[in-house]
Amino acid sequence: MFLKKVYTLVFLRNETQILLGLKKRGFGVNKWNGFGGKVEQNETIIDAAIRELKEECCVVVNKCDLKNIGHLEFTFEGDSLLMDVRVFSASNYQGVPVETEEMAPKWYGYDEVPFDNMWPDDRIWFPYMVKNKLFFGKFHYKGFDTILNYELQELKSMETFYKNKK
Ligand SMILES: COc1nc(N)nc2c1ncn2[C@H]1C[C@H](O)[C@@H](COP(=O)(O)OP(=O)(O)OP(=O)(O)O)O1
Repeated sequence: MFLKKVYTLVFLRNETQILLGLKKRGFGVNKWNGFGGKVEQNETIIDAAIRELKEECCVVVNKCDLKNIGHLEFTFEGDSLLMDVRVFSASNYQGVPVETEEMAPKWYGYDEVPFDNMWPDDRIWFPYMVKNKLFFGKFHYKGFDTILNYELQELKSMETFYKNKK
């Protein structure tokens, strides 16, 4: 039996580049990732995605510009937590990404994404995001470096996925 917690993960992208942030503290410290965190009580998932992006790199995005592109689930051997991560992409936003106490942002070309300094699962599902495919992935880790097993599938629609999800 897992204890599920919902998280957001937002990627700002354009045709040639993706914005990553180097996590400066907490979970995933020293790894490059998108911007996001826990959804708080009485907060919608979209509102959490907008809040975390602003807190972590000072960029403001409108609800209508955030596209839900994937759903990821992470579990860790010997831990009852299930991280339910809603992945979003946006190409319209206001402001210039700046470094905060939590993240140091940097634009990367799609062929220079620093997978060696990212979560190991990213190497597996990033190609779906880059090709604009919707995806669902489940990854079970031993520690933070080893994926013991995973499933990954392309989705036709996020709405249908959530409608059918138990
Ligand atoms: C395990 O594999 C993961 N891969 C990827 N790509 N991203 C992950 C993985 N596990 C978690 N994440 C993402 C999900 C969230 O965006 C962050 C974690 O959020 P965090 O714990 O930093 O949440 P906050 O609410 O910001 O936490 P604090 O306020 O307590 O710092 O990583």
